[in-house]
Amino acid sequence: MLNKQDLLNEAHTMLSKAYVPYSKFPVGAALLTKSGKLYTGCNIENAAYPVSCCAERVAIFKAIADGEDEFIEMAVIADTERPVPPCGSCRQVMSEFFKGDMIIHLTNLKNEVKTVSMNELLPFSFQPSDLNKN
Ligand SMILES: O=c1ccn([C@H]2C[C@H](O)[C@@H](CO)O2)c(=O)[nH]1
Ligand SMILES: [Zn+2]
Repeated sequence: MLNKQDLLNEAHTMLSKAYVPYSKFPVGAALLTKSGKLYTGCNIENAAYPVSCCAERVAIFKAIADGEDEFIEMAVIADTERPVPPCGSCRQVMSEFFKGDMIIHLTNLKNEVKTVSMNELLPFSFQPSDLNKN
């Protein structure tokens, strides 16, 4: 059974896989499913800058494409002064697939870890249910 430290280690390993010729800012992510499977991600940039994809979304999209839909824990790491805060786009994607009590560990290379729930990361988020007025 994978624990928090395993997740943090897997996310750290992904820093070396990041494709970041433009920002030179590698980010790593690791996502644990309820069934115990691990999906990893790194940021992948593009010469057309906005086409780039963050590490968090790469991990989530890999898992969704593999048929997974129940997640319990995620770790994200970057070389930041404070534990790395996910961008707004990733928070929205996370809120589509993660329950409110999903655990997300944000960390940096100084081993500072800030653990937040999905609800704390993006309160009052636009949800699929908001599309249905009736
Ligand atoms: O939480 C974050 C924040 C940024 N990035 C990426 C996007 C871009 O490739 C680079 C600089 O913003 O870092 C992530 O992958 N995750
Ligand atoms: Zn992002």
